Amino acid sequence: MTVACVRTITPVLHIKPQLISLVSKPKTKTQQSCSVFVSSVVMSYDKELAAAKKAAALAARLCQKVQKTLLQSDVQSKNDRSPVTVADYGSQALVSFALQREFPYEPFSLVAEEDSKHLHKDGTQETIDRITRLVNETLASDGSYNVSTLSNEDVLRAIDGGKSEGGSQGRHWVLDPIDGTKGFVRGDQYAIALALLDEGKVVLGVLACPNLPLASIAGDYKHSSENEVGCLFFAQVGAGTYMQSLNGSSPVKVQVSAVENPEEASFFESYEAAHSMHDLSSTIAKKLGVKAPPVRIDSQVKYGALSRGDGAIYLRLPHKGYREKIWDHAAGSIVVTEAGGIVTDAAGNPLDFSKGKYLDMYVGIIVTNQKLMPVLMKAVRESLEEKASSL
Ligand SMILES: Nc1ncnc2c1ncn2[C@@H]1O[C@H](COP(=O)(O)O)[C@@H](OP(=O)(O)O)[C@H]1O
Ligand SMILES: [Mg+2]
Ligand SMILES: [Mg+2]
Ligand SMILES: [Mg+2]
Repeated sequence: MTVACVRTITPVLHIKPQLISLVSKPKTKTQQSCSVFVSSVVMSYDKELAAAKKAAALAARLCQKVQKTLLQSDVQSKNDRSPVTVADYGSQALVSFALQREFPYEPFSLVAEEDSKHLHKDGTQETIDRITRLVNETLASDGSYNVSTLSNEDVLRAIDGGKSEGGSQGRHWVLDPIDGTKGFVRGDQYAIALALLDEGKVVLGVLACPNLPLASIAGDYKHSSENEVGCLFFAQVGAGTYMQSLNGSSPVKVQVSAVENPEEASFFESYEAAHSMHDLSSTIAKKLGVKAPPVRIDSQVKYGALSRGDGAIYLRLPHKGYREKIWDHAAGSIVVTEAGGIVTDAAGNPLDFSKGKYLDMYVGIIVTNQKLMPVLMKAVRESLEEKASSL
């Protein structure tokens, strides 16, 4: 919105005082009816952010419980052979249920990774029962939604509340109920990632990272895992990025690393070599003179850790043919950009979340601070060209 009349704005529209500009001579009829004009307005998503934090923290509680006692029967394989667990389903049901409860009078649209298709197959009754039990136990332990026990049907309906296709119009929640399911199953890092799109743009993001230490993981990731764990990152457009403990400590503002010399930068990449070409990122790191070995972590925890400066670069270079989904990057990208970082594809374009479930983009996702981006982008381009010419 470029010019708007303040009197027409609904109460949820919060206009930052510094953005209000008075125009001395209104030119159009609409403008004449307004006493004050603004050159730019910023929506406040405070209510939505509070609801998203609450929903993600609730889902994290369910996931933590399951991860402690994960049974072989809790893990299933989807059509693309990727794993899904009772916690992925339970987390999605909880977030979907909580958001619908928080905003009962608003249209609800959720683009989420899971659906109940596999749960309608033969032999899944026990799994459904277990998911429903987990959801009910978590809601009861929280107490704030004042619900009587949900049935299996309620839970399946909540999971399928996430079937929206998203797009460039209106508002859509975007959820990865467990990002890094492979890490979750291994007992490692994972995140509950929830974002809100408004007119195709990510306007808020929350990352619950139950296994991420509150202290920096720079340098010695393995040993730092003995520190207190459980972080909640959150960001709202124009309002910065904050981190608090999942146990509810006061939030602290975070900033990406200020490192300018690539030799001093450390970089994150996927733990899974099938998700990102480790050999290519190693070529890029060599070109830059990066000395530290790569820090390999599952999920959008990488975005969270980067937003607080634990590392300065995140390289995601999927193998040919892979299509990135919006729920794998929506929350993480705003957490990093609001902390002062940049997130682009390997051609330097910003990520476009307005095209539905998939990110329509040039291969690769590159994340770093403003200072390092030009040299990093150069190294990425050169390495991609060398790889292409060697084939
Ligand atoms: N072949 C592939 N290439 C790139 N990403 C992949 C992939 N297969 C799965 N993924 C995605 O990688 C995500 C995990 O990210 P990371 O590699 O950073 O740990 C997975 O999220 P889920 O675990 O939610 O399915 C999944 O969406
Ligand atoms: Mg998955
Ligand atoms: Mg994911
Ligand atoms: Mg997932």
